Amino acid sequence: MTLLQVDGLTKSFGARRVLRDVTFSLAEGEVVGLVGTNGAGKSTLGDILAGITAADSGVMTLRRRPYAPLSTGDARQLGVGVVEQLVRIDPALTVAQAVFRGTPQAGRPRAELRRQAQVLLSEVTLDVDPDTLVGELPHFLHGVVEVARVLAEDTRLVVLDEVSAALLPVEVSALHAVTARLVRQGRGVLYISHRLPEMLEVVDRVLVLRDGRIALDSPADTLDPVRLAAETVGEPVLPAPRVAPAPPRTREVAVSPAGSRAAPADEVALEVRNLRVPGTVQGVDLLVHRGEVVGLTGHRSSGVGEIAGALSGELPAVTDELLLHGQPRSLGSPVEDGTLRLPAYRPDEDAYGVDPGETIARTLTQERRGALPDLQKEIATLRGVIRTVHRMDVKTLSIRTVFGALSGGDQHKLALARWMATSTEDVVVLHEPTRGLDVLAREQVRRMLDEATGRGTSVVVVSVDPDELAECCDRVGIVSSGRVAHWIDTSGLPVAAVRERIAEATSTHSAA
Ligand SMILES: Nc1ncnc2c1ncn2[C@@H]1O[C@H](COP(=O)(O)OP(=O)(O)OP(=O)(O)O)[C@@H](O)[C@H]1O
Repeated sequence: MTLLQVDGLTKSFGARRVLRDVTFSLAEGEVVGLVGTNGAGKSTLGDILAGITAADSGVMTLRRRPYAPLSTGDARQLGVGVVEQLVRIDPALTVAQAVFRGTPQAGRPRAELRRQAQVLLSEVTLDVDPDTLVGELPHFLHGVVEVARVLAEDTRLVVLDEVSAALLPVEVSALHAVTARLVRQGRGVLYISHRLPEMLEVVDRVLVLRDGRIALDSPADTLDPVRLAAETVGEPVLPAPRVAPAPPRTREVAVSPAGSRAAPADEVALEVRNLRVPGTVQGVDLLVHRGEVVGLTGHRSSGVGEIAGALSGELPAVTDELLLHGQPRSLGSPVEDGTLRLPAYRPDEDAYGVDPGETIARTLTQERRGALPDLQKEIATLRGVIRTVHRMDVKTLSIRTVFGALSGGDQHKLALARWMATSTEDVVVLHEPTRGLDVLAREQVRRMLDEATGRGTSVVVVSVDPDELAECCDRVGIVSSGRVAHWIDTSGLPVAAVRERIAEATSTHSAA
């Protein structure tokens, strides 16, 4: 039976028409995937369903009754629960309070909430004490808390907006198990994601949102990730030209682009011997060549985050030897001459270091504010901003749009471009540089990486996403029990093969 019917939905923000004539249906017990480029309007559609924003025109029905929610509370009462892309939970709430907020149980005694929350948290495989303050959880876990919340709610339709973007494959599997449970309860699920291979594993049907309309509505089993990526952008997805292409070698869309990047130099940029972080990391050796992109991945407790934290000087650590361009360096604090602190980029909106109320133009030029002595320089700077916005294909009508009004992916693209442009070090750490980006944006980021590595920059990529590691890295280290347990050379391998090797190595080493 039809659960949700959407007819002729339109929505504009000022002169920017985002949704033009969106029409689709979703049945009870059905999981429907929603894909589209960054800024295509997926979250806007999710927000309309959630009662966060109203459509300009169009009609929605939920279980054949008119559906036009005025707020998230209203939407929940009428039967729609949403996990938003940029989750913001009051950090002062405990996890149990966060799970039950907005539900009739919210006022129940703390011990009872704790018990009930424990059950839901174990269903979403979130191993935290329900009395933990939300503010103490790493940001990527807030989405998982929200998934527990929608399980607690008595809703008929659940919208999951980019919930999997920051999750490890094993956590994505848990999310898919929760999705299956929602379906068994007869609920419908709208599943928004850019991680196409994983999405195709869980959805029954896929909607492609393009140019404000549903451009494709197709059963999932007739699609594969490459075709779906092409449908998303409305054109064949071709690899970008490389900065320094390798000797003739045909490359298909799904072949690891790192395989055709010019081989890293023999020169070693960073050498780490026997890195130890008390209690988590023991005996890590790391060799990063000039112009090389080295990936690191592993389970949350593997020590991968701590290795990155130690290299960025965020955690106390020791090594037997640490050489940057052959020069001895040390780790730890206090920061003295010779202390290594690799700059690190994280795609969490709180960590962009960007004021969301500032315009795009200001955001991209902020460092140089006050240093524009003449009009010609100002014009050149603004031209540079416009070039970046075009090059990164940011969906906006003006560089005076405020940064916070951009789609989540567009914010991330610009924040990364700004970070790379202003980074002065030639060995850097990037956490999930393509998180939440569409297929073309991922290519743009890879091109940015190519340009940086072409100039001799070396990059350590820390990621949960096997596709991202396959697409960006020359080598991928699987971290387990505080060590790099296995290295995978990605060169020339198709993305799918690298993904499989990462999955295989991760499960072998986590079982060991
Ligand atoms: N409050 C707002 N004010 C102005 N423009 C907005 C606002 N919210 C969204 N937009 C614009 O609407 C467009 C669609 O944004 P939306 O967040 O829905 O895209 P999306 O498909 O979810 O993208 P992503 O994959 O990057 O998350 C973007 O161009 C964005 O700038």
